[in-house]
Amino acid sequence: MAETVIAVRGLRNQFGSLVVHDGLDLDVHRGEILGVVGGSGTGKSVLLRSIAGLNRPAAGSVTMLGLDMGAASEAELAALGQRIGVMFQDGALFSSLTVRENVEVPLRSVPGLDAQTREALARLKISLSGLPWNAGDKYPSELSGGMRKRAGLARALALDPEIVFLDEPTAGLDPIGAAAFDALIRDLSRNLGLTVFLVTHDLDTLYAVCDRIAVIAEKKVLVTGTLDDMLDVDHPWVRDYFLGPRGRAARDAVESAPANG
Ligand SMILES: Nc1ncnc2c1ncn2[C@@H]1O[C@H](COP(=O)(O)OP(=O)(O)OP(=O)(O)O)[C@@H](O)[C@H]1O
Repeated sequence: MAETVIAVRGLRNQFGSLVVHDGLDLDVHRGEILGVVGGSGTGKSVLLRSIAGLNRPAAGSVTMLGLDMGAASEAELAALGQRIGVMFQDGALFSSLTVRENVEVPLRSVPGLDAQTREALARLKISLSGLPWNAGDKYPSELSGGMRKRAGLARALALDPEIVFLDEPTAGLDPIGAAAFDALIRDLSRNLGLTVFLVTHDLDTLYAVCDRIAVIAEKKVLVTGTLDDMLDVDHPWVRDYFLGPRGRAARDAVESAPANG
């Protein structure tokens, strides 16, 4: 059975009187690409943030890579932080730093890395993310949206994480750019054994890369399973999403595409 690298139990997230999650349970397995979907405002980003340790839950537990995050010391959380990477929706790059300097930011937390090694590692991650060799010397404002996302991914990969969290990685990309980004995520996951927690609205991404889907609705993970499983779920949002015109188009596109190994 697959190893569970993230176990969320009874999670509650709340902002004032707004309860976003209540009694939410979720398991993420090592090496899988889990797609997290749900209507706007159902709390996908809040879930990502609370698992990645950026948002303290009101109740419940998150155990990541064996560490109960609610009971962990600052030092344990810092060590855990070195084993994960987060890519935010807009890349969240520092505008006053070049791409290379942005990617070096997480590397600065590693003791004993000299400047030359840091630079070499940053350039490696930049090329791994499919950016041209000279992109490292550019500022975020000089890049296209797709390149900025790749730079955000390079930074998320800086510390060779075991788990990466991606918040709507293809939002705002044209279909060709989005498909290229999907392929990059799939290749990186397969080649590096990465576990990927991927929040998305993009049905094409679900079909192209995800091993399993988790649907957020009614403040919980309503259902998890494969895309085929989703087609049998009797819930209005799940039906509309997966069996509506866009869902059908995404499925047809996969079924008519030549198989790739
Ligand atoms: N820091 C915060 N303070 C107050 N409310 C917040 C905060 N962060 C999120 N919320 C609220 O929590 C709810 C869930 O937000 P979240 O961004 O997680 O939704 P989402 O499912 O990712 O939405 P979308 O698909 O539109 O990106 C929203 O109502 C949002 O306004």
